[in-house]
Amino acid sequence: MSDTDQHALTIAEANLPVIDLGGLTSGDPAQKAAVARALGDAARTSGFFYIRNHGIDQALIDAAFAASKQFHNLPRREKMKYWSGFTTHHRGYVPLEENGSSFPKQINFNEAWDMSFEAPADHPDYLAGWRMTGPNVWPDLPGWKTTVAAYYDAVFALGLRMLDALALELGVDPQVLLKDITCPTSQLRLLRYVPNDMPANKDVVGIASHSDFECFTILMQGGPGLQVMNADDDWIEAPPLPGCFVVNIGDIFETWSGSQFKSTQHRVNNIGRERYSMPLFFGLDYHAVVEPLAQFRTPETVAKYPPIKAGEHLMRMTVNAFRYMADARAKGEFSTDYEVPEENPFKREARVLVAE
Ligand SMILES: O=C(O)CCC(=O)C(=O)O
Ligand SMILES: [Fe+2]
Repeated sequence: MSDTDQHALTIAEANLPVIDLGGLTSGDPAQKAAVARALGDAARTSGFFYIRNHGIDQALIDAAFAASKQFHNLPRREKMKYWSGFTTHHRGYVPLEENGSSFPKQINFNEAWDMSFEAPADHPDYLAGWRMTGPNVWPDLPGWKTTVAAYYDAVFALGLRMLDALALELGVDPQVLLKDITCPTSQLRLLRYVPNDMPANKDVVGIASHSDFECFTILMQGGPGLQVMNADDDWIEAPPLPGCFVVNIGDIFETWSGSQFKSTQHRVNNIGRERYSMPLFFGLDYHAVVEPLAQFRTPETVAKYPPIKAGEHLMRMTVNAFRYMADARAKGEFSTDYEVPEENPFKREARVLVAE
């Protein structure tokens, strides 16, 4: 990497937790509690972790990657038939040039296929528009929908198991968290990082430094490039480990836990090569109100985390992340009765730049 601002500790220098989830499905409460404790420790310290023995077949993961490649290998004119800008709930193909309102001054070198929890066409939030809720669109490729929907369902179910374990760790009734997951804005992105000859620096990246806006993210990576910030606010490389997902805590869990869990900053360097990855952002219903859970309410946490609607937080962070959305809003095609800040209030800066 040429630019010092993109440097990070290597995985050998940093101690990244790899958590075996086998105990969650063992039926043994003691084993489940041990996994929950390990997840909680990781969420409090490194803020991100790998999971293994998660119950998702490697064959399904491979098939989902193959489906992503199959779509992204289509000619651009085919892909543009499914342009996300044709929808008001952000579904389908997101080309490179949609990335950020500063494009091309700042480039996130990725394109994506975006889908989410399947909501019916008569869902009030779909009819209202610009709420990330509604029916998925699918490319006209035989078997594609079956594969990608199966992957979505499997990772979503894994998310439910992890939510249950994290509730146990926090001493919270899981129902308190689950009641807001009926038709969530839990998006799956099939990302392709686009090959290019540009230098790697903070304006020319795979994806710029950010935290995720939901409860947590379950990410499958097809190649190196990801860096995450640990609890000491140092950058660490997080390369793919065979058979493992990477999980990072998002803004909602940081809020719920009253700052005990850290919503982890992360970024993908521009390595110039093609790279595939598949994050599933495990979120809540659009209208769910997010604030510190009752047992974690103190004057400090209440002041730090005023109540927000999960979907509004997602929208206010997304509106300027995609050009078609920013354009639609500028043209008055939808109005926001929530504030759209320049920066995510959950953003953290690195403590030090790691010297070359
Ligand atoms: O591609 C990756 O490894 C990470 C992607 C990511 O952070 C995101 O889409 O929010
Ligand atoms: Fe992310």
